[in-house]
Amino acid sequence: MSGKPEFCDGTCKDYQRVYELTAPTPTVKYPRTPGYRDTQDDSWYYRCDIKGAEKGLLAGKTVAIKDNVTVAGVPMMNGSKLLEGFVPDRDATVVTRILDAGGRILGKSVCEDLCFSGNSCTSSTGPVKNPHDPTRSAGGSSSGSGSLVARKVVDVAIGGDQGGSIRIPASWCGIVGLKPTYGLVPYTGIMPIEKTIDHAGPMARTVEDCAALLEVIAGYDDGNDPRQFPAVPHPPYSKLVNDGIKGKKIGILTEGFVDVEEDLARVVRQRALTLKEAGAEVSDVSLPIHMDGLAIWTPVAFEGTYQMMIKGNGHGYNWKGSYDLPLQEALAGSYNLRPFDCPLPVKIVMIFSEYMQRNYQNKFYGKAQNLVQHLTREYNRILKDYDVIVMPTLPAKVVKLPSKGHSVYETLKLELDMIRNTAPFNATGHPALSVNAGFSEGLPALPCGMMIVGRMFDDLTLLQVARAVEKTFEDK
Ligand SMILES: NC(=O)c1ccccc1
Repeated sequence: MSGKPEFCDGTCKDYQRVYELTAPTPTVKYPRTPGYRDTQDDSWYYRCDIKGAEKGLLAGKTVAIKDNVTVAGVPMMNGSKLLEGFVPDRDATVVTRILDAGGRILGKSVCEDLCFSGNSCTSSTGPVKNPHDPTRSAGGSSSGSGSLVARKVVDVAIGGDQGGSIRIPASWCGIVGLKPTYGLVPYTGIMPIEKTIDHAGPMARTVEDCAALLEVIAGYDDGNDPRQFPAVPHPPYSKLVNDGIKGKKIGILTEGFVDVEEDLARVVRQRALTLKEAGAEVSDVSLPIHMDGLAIWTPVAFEGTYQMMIKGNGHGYNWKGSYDLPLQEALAGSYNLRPFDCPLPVKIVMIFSEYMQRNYQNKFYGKAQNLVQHLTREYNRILKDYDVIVMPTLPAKVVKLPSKGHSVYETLKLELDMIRNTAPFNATGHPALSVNAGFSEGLPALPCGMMIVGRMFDDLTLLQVARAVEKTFEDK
């Protein structure tokens, strides 16, 4: 007998073998140069020029990629000092699909620090200004994507959404942004926050471009993304987006209008009513539990984020699929060496979640996930009678960018009050799209976003209704 713990011998050999084996990594298909850092435009982190295939649905279209999405060889910092200097070695699946469809990628768009903010003031590269009023927020966390699309610097962009991060900038920049059904678009190669609320999706100036980009990026990714299942339905959205909304039933969700700024509520409601002219039936519908949606989302988003994005170095355990090892390693290093570089909203998530876990273990997370099941069935129940429900995307028109040194309280309030209509659908996974419904009166005129929510995997109907909204402007 040596002093060696023999019961570990086999296990150590297994670990040694895993260390030696080569695991598959995604292949990078299109050549590129690293590009350059853009310090002129507040919405670009890095500029590049990657040309995809000659032909395809996105031929001739220019694309911005949110900087939480990997583009091999081009630096990515996800809005955070924590990741500065990181260069991914892979293309996210959505990036490969965009290039295969002929898209031309012009760079990485600025996003909020670790994507944990709905207001465009937390990125380490500085605030992103609203294209309609430079003293106001572009919305976040896909802030740069929203601004670049609205200013016509690019045709379309990729955004990410865990609580509203595609729909908030879409609403405040006056463009179209779709948070697709959970699992429709592969999240592979995008920095995770919380597996059950992570979404990626298209942002565009026109509904047709939004439909084309969705068509290109949607569909199963061969087991790489645990958010998906093999038979993800994805019809040819771009061919069907103009089929009209005759006979569709549209519900104006009463609870979605509670405590919404009066003029914003009016713009959204009136725009919804004009859809009658396109042949839709429009009526009011009530679902009281919508008022609890944000509360139900909160423990999932807080403790889930703490577990996966923070303690799990962006990945954690307990899922099959593709782990981005260089990203995992970069995060582990930064969290350990420079935890003070974490943005304020994420520090709050860490402190709060650690406290809850120590005192209540995973009780609140589990209960909230059970309530998500109930919430999902309740939305499904009214979506039997209505093809879509609509409401203002946000309770307030574009807010001012905060002045320096605003308090923790103000930060939290800004972040979380705002997302009471958007966040419930990150928890349930229903598709939710923001389209411009008009502008507020007075100067500056500010865009007012209407959110359209529909049945699981019926993203097509959302696009058709949004196209009908767009047409009510064209007809005038
Ligand atoms: N990533 C998000 O969607 C988000 C939005 C608002 C607040 C926190 C997170």
